[in-house]
Amino acid sequence: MQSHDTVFALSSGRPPAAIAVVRVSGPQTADALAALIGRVPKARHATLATVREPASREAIDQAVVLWFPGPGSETGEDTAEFQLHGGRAVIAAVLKALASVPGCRMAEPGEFTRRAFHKGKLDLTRVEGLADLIAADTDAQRRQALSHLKGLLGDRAEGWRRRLIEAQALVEAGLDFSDEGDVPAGLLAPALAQVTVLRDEIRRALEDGGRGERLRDGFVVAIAGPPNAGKSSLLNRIVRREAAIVSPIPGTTRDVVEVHLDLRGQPVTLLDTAGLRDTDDPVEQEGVRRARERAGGADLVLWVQDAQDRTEVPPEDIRHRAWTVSTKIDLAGARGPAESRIAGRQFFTSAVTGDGIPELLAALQAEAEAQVGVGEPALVVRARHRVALEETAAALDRALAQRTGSDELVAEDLRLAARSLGRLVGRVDVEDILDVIFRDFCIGK
Ligand SMILES: Nc1nc2c(ncn2[C@@H]2O[C@H](COP(=O)(O)OP(=O)(O)OP(=O)(O)O)[C@@H](O)[C@H]2O)c(=O)[nH]1
Ligand SMILES: [K+]
Ligand SMILES: [Mg+2]
Repeated sequence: MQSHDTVFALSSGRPPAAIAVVRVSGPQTADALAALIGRVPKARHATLATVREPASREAIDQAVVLWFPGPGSETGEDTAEFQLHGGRAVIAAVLKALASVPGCRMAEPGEFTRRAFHKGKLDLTRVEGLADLIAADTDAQRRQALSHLKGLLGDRAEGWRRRLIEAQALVEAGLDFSDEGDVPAGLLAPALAQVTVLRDEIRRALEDGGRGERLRDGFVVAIAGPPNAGKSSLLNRIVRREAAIVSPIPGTTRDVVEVHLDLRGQPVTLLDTAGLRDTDDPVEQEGVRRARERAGGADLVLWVQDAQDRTEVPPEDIRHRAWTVSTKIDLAGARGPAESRIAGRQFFTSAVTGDGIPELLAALQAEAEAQVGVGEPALVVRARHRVALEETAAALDRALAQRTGSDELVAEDLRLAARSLGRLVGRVDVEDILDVIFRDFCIGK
């Protein structure tokens, strides 16, 4: 990927649509404007123009065109935006016209953002925030993503890194002045005091119960239980469509059926699974294996049982995360007493009448809020963040434990800690991380 190229792409959604946005970024952007509309319009003003095929001068479309000269643009390079009529033929003709301009080519997925990163417009955590903002399904996810795009973690990590480098400078200055490799206590003590405060702040940020990652991924609820208990019927009733096959035959569900819910802003992934039982059917066995695996990894399990036959208890490994849902209460008549062998909450539902479903959904929303958290957005929202901050804190722990040992080792651990923070914001070791992050970007972003 050569950044002296000029790149272009359709940045808006699938055509046909009322409007399509084609973006251009790179040093030949002004040439491209001249070739397609015969001039470079006034910077940052919407200009109505006829877009023409450069060779034949045939009109392709009437468009609103914007010119953003670098470095004050989104990518930091010269950029332009064509707001076209969103037909497939219009878009194809404009992309073809741009490709005919020397030095211009189609952008790779995420290339605009990648250029913004290389020009220092966004640190890595902001790039991730942008990706999450585009992927956000619910309000709570959108808020978290936007706070990261605005630098919630990036700015904090930069601040930590700056303070760490100051402490490191104090220790290294002391090393330079001492003959025997020992820093005078007058320099070391304030440096280590700073490091202690820093280490505690980072540890506090890590002690968030994983709520940022959980919000990003969605709160996962698995429906599990004996065959024919009414698991798939419950799922269908909740999502108000026939997402899973229901039948009177036990062992109907084999594959895990996954649906996404937005419970007042809380993203919840609901999984329907195969009924748990011993079976000789190899396909059903695989279904049961998958059911156990997904229930084992879920944040919460709805243990579903027929209200008339409440004998099965959840397997040991999920019992502490299970709520019981007794189904088919339209058949069962009077509700039985709460099952005392199973800890946790109890619900009584009917997939036929819908009784008990609103109560169950309200409780799920409250639980998702409790486990994901509403208030303050989390600093740590990806495994990558957690790893980098844990490495930083561990290096600081080592530096502090060196107190009585060699000051050169203290300096080295501080350097390693600063490096982990540098990796978090994308200042060091960046290329391998970039490929992973941009793999998930769409073309035109
Ligand atoms: N009357 C009544 N019947 C129900 C209710 N829920 C499920 N059923 C019936 O119970 C049978 C089994 O329902 P399913 O939803 O397939 O049960 P399941 O737990 O998904 O079954 P497997 O996937 O085979 O483990 C079907 O005949 C459903 O129509 C309910 O609330 N009331
Ligand atoms: K069934
Ligand atoms: Mg089923």
